[in-house]
Amino acid sequence: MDIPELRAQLDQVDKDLVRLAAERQRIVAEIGRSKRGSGRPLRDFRREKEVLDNVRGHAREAGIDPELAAGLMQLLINASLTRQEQDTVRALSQGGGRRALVIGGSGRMGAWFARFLDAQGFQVEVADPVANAAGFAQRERWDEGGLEHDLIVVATPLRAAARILAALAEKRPPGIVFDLGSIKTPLRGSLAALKAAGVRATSIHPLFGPSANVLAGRHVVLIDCGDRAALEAARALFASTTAITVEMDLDEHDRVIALVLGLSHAVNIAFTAALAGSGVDSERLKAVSSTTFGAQLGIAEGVARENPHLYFEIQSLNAHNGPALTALDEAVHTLLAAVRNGDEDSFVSLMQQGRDYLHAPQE
Ligand SMILES: O=C(O)C(=O)C[C@]1(C(=O)O)C=C[C@@H](O)C=C1
Repeated sequence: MDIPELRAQLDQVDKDLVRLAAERQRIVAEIGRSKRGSGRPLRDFRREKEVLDNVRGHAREAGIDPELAAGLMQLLINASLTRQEQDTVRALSQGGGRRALVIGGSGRMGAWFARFLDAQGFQVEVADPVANAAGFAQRERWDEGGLEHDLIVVATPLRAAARILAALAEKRPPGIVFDLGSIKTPLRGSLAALKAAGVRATSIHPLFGPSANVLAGRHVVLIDCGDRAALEAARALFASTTAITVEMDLDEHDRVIALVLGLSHAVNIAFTAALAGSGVDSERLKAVSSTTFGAQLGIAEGVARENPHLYFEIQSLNAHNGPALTALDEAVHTLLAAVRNGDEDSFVSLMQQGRDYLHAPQE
């Protein structure tokens, strides 16, 4: 058979694969409906493992790499979770026509939140000088117009959020108010002012970017600012999703975030800066990419694409970032000294320390 004929056969196989994926999605949507009816959680880790084990078995029988089959199936399961979650958010319609104002709703995270609330049946209004792409009702300035919304979400950069929350404390809106800030210390005074003014305020931090379409396995931190009911109302917004909510206080949040965001961003920014300073073209390096380099480069590219002003806020406005960056600096110096001095023991003990910390046995 010649290549055009073989390609025609492949085209047919691809068509069948897509048709089967669509059939799978249809069944998955039905399972989602049934789970909603019986109040069962959407995600079933045990079943996912069973599905992956099954396809690995089928792959072995068919003589193909089990990990190829498992990888394909993992993509399909992710698609299932997205579909079931989106259907459920719509079906439960928690918003029920209640009104929400998203301040900064044309920004990337603000726009994500506005769409998320809209999907839940909220009547969304955006306050932003920049036009919103989704066609929500809009005002340019948040403080020009009524604030009688059931929910006010402050989704602006941190310094503006601190100002807006403080101004909201003076205006005392009747609804629930929360911010989405990545760092909470700069908001401490404003959040306290809201509490003192009797505003139903809380603070949340969704630990995912605006491109997230499924919340499975994603975390949302909830911070109690003295009003449990406000915190529970914020938590309820995620009840129809598979996101995992975690409660912590404001200080613990910033301590942990200095490592989770601050340190991981810093490592990637430094990694890319070192590559850029090497004088070797990135395309040349990609051509000889190793497993570790490829994975690291993928993360570094994601970081490089992010908003540098937001990333600067995350580095500079969190008091806990100083110790985290100092620890990074010290680790690099220890590594450098070990390599320069030919000190294998100290190099090995640095790696051993990491292995113990991560409970990762040596391969
Ligand atoms: O079997 C289910 O309960 C499903 O919802 C289907 C499915 C899948 O795609 O196979 C999707 C999500 C669950 O976490 C487990 C499995």
